[in-house]
Amino acid sequence: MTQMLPTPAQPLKIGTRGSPLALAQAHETLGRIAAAFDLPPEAFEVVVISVAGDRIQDRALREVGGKGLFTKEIEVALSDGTIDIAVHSMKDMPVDQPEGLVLDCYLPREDVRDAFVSLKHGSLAAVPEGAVMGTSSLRRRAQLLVRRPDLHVVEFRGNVQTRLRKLSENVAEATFLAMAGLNRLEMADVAKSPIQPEEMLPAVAQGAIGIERRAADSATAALLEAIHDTQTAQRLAAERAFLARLDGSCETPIAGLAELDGATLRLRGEILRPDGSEALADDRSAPIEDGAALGTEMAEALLAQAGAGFFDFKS
Ligand SMILES: NCc1[nH]cc(CCC(=O)O)c1CC(=O)O
Repeated sequence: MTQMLPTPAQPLKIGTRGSPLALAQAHETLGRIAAAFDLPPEAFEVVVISVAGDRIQDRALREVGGKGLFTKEIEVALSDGTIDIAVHSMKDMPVDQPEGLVLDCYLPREDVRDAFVSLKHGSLAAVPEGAVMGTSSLRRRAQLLVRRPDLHVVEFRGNVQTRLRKLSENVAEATFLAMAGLNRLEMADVAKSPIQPEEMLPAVAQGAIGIERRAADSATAALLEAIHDTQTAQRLAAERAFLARLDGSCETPIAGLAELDGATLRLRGEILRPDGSEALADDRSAPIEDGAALGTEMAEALLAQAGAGFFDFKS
């Protein structure tokens, strides 16, 4: 069987958001496919697609609603053939894809940890009582308030560059960013300290890039198979099953991390009340192939412990 490879005349169209991080991720994907098949850069076209989540900058996203805010327009372009693949931060992806699209290709995962980022303080412990912290992540907000109920949290929307600018403008004393984003942007000079998962469990799928395609596009499926990372897929299977059983939207503070050790998968999960008044955590292991079942089982155990109303906002 001869493989259908993209050419400069018929390039592979790679759809992405326009933020610097999204573009870096699209170019990483491009580079990996090009290297795997020895293709020139002209065999690819990066297509920037504007999404609602990037256009809305003045309100908290949970007020606008839903996780698809960063994906809908891109998935429409993929379905209608405007693009051939879509490159996504898996952290932002809903657990289900629209009819006709599949998301089963993952690049090797980056650093999964969050980073404490501040121009003034070296760590969370050094932040003075009553200080203002910036984050728009419900998970990070709740995890922070569990540890430091004295701190105030302000909304910190925008891409990585915008959030760093807000720090320099003194809008907040410190913020949290994913190590993966800072590494992929090669922002080595940002004042940060990585936070271990024991301190702050990362978001489900943090640091993972997924590539979506049309289910019927077998030529593209063959391209993606060459750059797929199986271990990342095994870890995400457990984490995303955990998320799926819990909720699957970004309106609930949920953390989850799977790690592999030989043939064993260890899953840690955490759910929190949005005001940071309570956190429930679990830690279980199973054979790798049972990762998804482990995720579901852990979610059910935590939900049973939490009881009704656990995720409700009080204020
Ligand atoms: N929700 C925004 C988002 N989606 C993915 C990343 C970082 C990269 C990653 O986790 O893969 C970020 C920014 C951040 O959390 O700092």
